[in-house]
Amino acid sequence: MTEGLFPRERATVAPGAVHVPGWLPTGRQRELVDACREWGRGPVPYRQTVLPGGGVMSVRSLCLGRQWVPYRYLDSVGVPLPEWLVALGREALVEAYGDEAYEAYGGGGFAPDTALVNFYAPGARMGMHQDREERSGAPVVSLSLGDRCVFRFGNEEGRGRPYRDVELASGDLFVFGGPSRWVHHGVPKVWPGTADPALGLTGRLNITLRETGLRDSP
Ligand SMILES: O=C(O)CCC(=O)C(=O)O
Ligand SMILES: [Fe+2]
Repeated sequence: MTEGLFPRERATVAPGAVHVPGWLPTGRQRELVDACREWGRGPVPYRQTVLPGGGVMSVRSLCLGRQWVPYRYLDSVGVPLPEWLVALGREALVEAYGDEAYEAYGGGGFAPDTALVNFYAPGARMGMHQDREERSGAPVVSLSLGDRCVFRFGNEEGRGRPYRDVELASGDLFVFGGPSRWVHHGVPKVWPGTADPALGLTGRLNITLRETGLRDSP
């Protein structure tokens, strides 16, 4: 009801964790949605990940660049990570951290070699977890498209409180690095039908760019 009435403001959610609402202009969002669709037509489709305990994740995911499986990276590339997406990731870090903190948080030579693309159909969510298969301490860059969601940003110690809930909407940038790099986070709720119909996306997409720090090139 209140959407659009109050400007959503840029916020440092925790040291090294920055939320920039509406960072991607509409045209750029559309291009990204188109790209996500195109990647899904490629050799590796979006799939629900089966966890070692037998659980099945409700999101459908795809990897660009080095491939992630729970809970490690393989020495293989499914679909290459496009250079334009790497460049967008670098722009995102400059936007989030500015000049000062940029290098301090490992942004100086940000060289992501993988991107996880997650698709949330209605009802999908993601439990609290750490992005911890990377050996690099470089920040994680997250871009959201489509439906709004609750992004829960917690603490390093465990999956529970304290945490902060942040609403992520289409075009939002969220970066977590430095002291926030190993914080547990998750998506407990996506609000169905909240995407701008002009975007042509039913559901929510999230792209995270990461530097694995694994040296042997796949
Ligand atoms: O969908 C999101 O906003 C978060 C995704 C995430 O945490 C992940 O892919 O590891
Ligand atoms: Fe994550």
